[in-house]
Amino acid sequence: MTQDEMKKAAGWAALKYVEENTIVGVGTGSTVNHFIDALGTIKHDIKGAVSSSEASTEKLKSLGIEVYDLNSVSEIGVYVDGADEINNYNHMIKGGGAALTREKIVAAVADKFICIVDNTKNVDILGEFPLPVEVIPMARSYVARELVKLGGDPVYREGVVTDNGNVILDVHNLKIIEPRKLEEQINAIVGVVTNGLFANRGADAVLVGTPEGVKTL
Ligand SMILES: O=C(CO)[C@H](O)[C@H](O)COP(=O)(O)O
Repeated sequence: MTQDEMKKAAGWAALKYVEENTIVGVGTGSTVNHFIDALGTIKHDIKGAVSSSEASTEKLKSLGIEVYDLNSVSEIGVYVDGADEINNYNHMIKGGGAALTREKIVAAVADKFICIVDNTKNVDILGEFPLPVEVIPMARSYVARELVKLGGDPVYREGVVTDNGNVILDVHNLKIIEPRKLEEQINAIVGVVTNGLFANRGADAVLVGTPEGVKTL
């Protein structure tokens, strides 16, 4: 079974969490793209979606799914998104696709966060995947120096501008023993918009695509 087939299986399995006549929160990435395809098959049973990126918005609209502005929505039952790494406590590193800030906002509004991954994403300790940090452009060098003080090696993701007009620093060589604490410490650096640790708001359920089928954690 290929990695993409495992992503697809996880994406389609998330449909069972979607309730009729609700607005669904939709993440970003190749696993979520499979979920959006699945959502398209039940588009007449849902009200629509709130999206976490321009890329997901475009795909949702192309399938005829109505996309709402988050400011016009007070309730999202379920938010479905992928991850770059997930540990045994359902803490995640996200932002490989640079959509971390909008993802975190939509996740904060949602009642439930369903994480969909293939089995290469499960780890014991977060940090092998470089931690993305979205930064206001003028603060890039300052934030990078502060991230070095926290033990990381930040690398500017050249050529990438987020949907919010900011830049990304990918922080290498972190061994994240206390994800909740590090999430707060990085957020406290002036100039940081968001970091890709989703620990204080982790996933409520994880669907893992494996060669033996989809496992729910
Ligand atoms: O956080 C993300 C985007 O910002 C994605 O969820 C993460 O990068 C996983 O992507 P994929 O499903 O393509 O492996």
